[in-house]
Amino acid sequence: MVSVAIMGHGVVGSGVAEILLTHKQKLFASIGEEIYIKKVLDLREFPDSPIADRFTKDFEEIINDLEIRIVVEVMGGLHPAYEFVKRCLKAGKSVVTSNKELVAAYGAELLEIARVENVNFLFEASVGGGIPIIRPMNQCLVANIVDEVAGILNGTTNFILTKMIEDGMQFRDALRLAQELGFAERNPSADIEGHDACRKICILASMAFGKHVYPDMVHTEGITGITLEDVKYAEKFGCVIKLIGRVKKLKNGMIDIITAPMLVPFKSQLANIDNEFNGIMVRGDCTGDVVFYGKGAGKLPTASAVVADIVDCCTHLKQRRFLYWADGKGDNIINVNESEFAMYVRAKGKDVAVKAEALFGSIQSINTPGKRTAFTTGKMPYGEFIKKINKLSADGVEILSTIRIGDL
Ligand SMILES: NC(=O)C1=CN([C@@H]2O[C@H](COP(=O)(O)OP(=O)(O)OC[C@H]3O[C@@H](n4cnc5c(N)ncnc54)[C@H](OP(=O)(O)O)[C@@H]3O)[C@@H](O)[C@H]2O)C=CC1
Ligand SMILES: N[C@@H](CC=O)C(=O)O
Repeated sequence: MVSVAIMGHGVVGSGVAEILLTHKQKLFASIGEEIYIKKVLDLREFPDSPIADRFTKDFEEIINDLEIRIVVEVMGGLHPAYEFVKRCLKAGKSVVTSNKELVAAYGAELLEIARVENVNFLFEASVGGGIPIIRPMNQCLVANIVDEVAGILNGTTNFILTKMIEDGMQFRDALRLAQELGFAERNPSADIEGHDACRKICILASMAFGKHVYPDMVHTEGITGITLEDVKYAEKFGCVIKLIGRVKKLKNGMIDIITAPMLVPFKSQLANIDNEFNGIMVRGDCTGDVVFYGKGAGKLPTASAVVADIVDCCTHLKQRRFLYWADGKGDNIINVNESEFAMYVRAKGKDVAVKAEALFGSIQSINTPGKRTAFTTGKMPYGEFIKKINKLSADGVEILSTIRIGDL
């Protein structure tokens, strides 16, 4: 029997307990031992739970219990999650977490502690919810040098954009529904401002390129500025708008990393990924493109990934799984102004297309009612685009929105 503790009994934590209880026989058959939930830490009472007698509000009961070999952190947030996880690893307990904020902020440090203590620190559920991505990248694709990782990494924003596009739903109503369904973060601004997707691309970039990428090193934009008008024009340009996290290796060895809404061409594999589903493309030098698709948020999909990590820990109690990256200073990341993109612009004024063509060269434009014009430019460094768009604005054109076009 392997005793585990679960810290947090919210959306994900209750799903983990449910799977461990309802799939007990199946899991026993796969590892030859029972996974026993010895303690559940939460601030609230759960009198109706079948394991109500195992709840505690005191972390010391978990850390001091020598029978507990694996601790699952599904509380979320940085504190006290960081302190609890660090203490668990230092006490020789393996830790499984779904907390991407924690991994993106302290991953290098916690992986180093796990290495020193010869225990496991696993976080499959931290990216892509129920989609296997950490283990496949770390194991199945290990023979590859990764050239690029790009994807729809946030279920809540993808759900909101889908509801806006397909049902004409207002942004706020779609967000409320995502919250009710358990997809959103406790503070949903992490979803809609792009921070959650940024944390996830940071984790994938750290793993792919071997040096920790911290979220504050990455240019991040969310979806709050996206309007139904942009959605309609994007469609006319043969694209759909998605929040994308992307990291690319450049020829000089530097990486180009960003989180931002992008126009995604209909022909891209990421264009038809809707609702809370995520899609992640990993481009390896041997495999070419490999695409992972599935539910990126929600109770049971996320808990499924957590339980897979628990099983991995159970079968490697005396052996560390090789998952590691070094700390990073951001000196391998290019400035956002050097990053090259074709751009979509929606603007208002007289002779917008003529003025834009004079600045940007060949453009594709669509005239819309009320002296509004939408146009797309060719690829250029973002800094150059900003200079030109400022000139267009100085020439009496009101810039209503600008969105990158992803070559995805
Ligand atoms: N929901 C999802 O689809 C996904 C979530 N994640 C991540 O998983 C983690 C958990 O998410 P989720 O389950 O949705 O969050 P919830 O807010 O639903 O659950 C968190 C639970 O932890 C409890 N908790 C928080 N702080 C403490 C503490 N100091 N001591 C004891 N209990 C505490 C909360 O109690 P109380 O409510 O009383 O504060 C709550 O019951 C987050 O990091 C999230 O980003 C990852 C992938 C998908
Ligand atoms: N809030 C997150 C939950 C999963 O990571 C999301 O919407 O993707």
